[in-house]
Amino acid sequence: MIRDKKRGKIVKKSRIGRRGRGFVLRGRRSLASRLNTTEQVYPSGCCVSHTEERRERAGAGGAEEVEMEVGFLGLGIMGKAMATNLLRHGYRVTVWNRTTAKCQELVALGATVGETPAAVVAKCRYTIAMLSDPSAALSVVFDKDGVLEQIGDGIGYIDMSTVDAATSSKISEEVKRKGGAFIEAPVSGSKKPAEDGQLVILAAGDKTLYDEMVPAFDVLGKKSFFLGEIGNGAKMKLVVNMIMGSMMNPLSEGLCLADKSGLSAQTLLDVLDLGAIANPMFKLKGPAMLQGSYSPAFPLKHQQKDMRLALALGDENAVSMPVSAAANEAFKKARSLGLGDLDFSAVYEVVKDAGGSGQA
Ligand SMILES: NC(=O)C1=CN([C@@H]2O[C@H](COP(=O)(O)OP(=O)(O)OC[C@H]3O[C@@H](n4cnc5c(N)ncnc54)[C@H](OP(=O)(O)O)[C@@H]3O)[C@@H](O)[C@H]2O)C=CC1
Ligand SMILES: O=CCCC(=O)O
Repeated sequence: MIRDKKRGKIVKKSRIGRRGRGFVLRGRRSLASRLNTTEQVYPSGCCVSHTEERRERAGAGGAEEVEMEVGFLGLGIMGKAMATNLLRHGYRVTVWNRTTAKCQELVALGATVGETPAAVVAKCRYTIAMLSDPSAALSVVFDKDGVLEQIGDGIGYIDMSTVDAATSSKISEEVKRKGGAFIEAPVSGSKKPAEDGQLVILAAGDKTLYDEMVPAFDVLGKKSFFLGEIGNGAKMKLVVNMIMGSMMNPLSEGLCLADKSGLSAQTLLDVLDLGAIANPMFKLKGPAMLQGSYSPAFPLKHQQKDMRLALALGDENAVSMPVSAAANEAFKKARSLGLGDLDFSAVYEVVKDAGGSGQA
C-alpha cells in the first residue's frame, strides 16, 4: 500500500473510522492536506480518496478535528523537527528526551514533558519514538521506567528510529504480549524534509495501528508505505541507506579526482546535475563538501550504523556487497578520526586523505 500526500494516492481502502480499538487519532490538519482530494487507482487494489476517507473518519466519531495526545520519545535532529510539526498541526504532544534540557524548545511550542518513557505512554494512546540506534530503541522500551511498564490494551507504540529487523521484532513481541499494538515506521529524508513534513514513511506491523496513524503520518511525511510484516520497514530503510551511504563515497572520490587532475570540482557538480545521475543528495551535499562544511543533518555515526546493519542483512541473505563494505570502511575510518557527529558527507575528508594531498 502507498499513500501520497502530494498526489492523494491511496491504494487500499483504509479501516480508519471503523473504531477498531474504540479510538481514532486525529489532529488539526493543514489546509493543503484538507484540500487534497485527488483519487487515483493502483492496479492491484481498491482505492479511496482522502476526502472519502475523512468523511469516514468524521462519521465514526463526530467532528474531524479532535485533538489527541501523542507521546514523543527522542528529540534529536529528527525527533525535534517531527514533534514540532505535530504541535504546529494542532496535536497535543507530550515529549521525553534522555537529555531533559532538549525538551524546553518543545515546551515553548506548547508540548508538555513526561518524566519517563513509561509516564509518556501512561498519558498517551499513541507514542512515537525516534532514537539513535538499536541499543537506544531497546533501552527505552525494556529498561526501568520504559515503555513496557505502561503499555497495554488500546495503546499504540510507533518506533520510527532506523534499526534492524531483529530489534523491531523484539519490541513488537513484547508490546503485543502486554496487549499493546506496534508498528515500525522508519523514514527516508533528513532534517529539512522532517521540518517540512516531507518524509517518506516505511511502515510495517499492525495494520490497524498504521491506519490510525495515517493522519499523523500525513503531517510528518509526503508519502507512506505499508510494507506488511514487522521487519519489512526496517529492512527497506537499511537497503535505501546502504545505497545512499555507498553513493556518498564515489561522489567523494569523484570530487577528489576532478581536483587532483586539474579540473574544477564545482564544474563536475554542475555537469553531474545535468546528466543521468543527477540527484538531490549530490546537489545538496556537493557544494557544502567543497566548502568543508559538515553541519550535521544526518550524523555520520548513524550512517555507519546503517551500513553495518545493512551489511549484516546482506550476511543473513548471502548477498555479496563489496561496494557497500568498502564504503562502510570509509565511514568507520571517519568515526575513528572523530568525525561521527558531523554530517555523513564528512566521509569526503577521509577519501581526500586516503588520496594523498600532494601533487602527482
Ligand atoms: N538525521 C537524519 O537525517 C535521519 C536520521 N534517521 C534515523 O533517525 C534516528 C534519530 O536520528 P537523529 O535525530 O538524526 O539522531 P540524533 O543523534 O540527533 O538523536 C538521537 C536521539 O536518540 C536519543 N538517545 C540516544 N541514545 C539513547 C539511549 N541510550 N537512551 C535514550 N535515548 C537515547 C538521544 O537522546 P540525547 O539527546 O539524550 O542524546 C536523541 O534524542 C536514528 O535512528 C537515525 O538513523 C532517519 C532518517 C534521517
Ligand atoms: O537515514 C537518513 C536518511 C537521510 C536522507 O534520506 O536524506
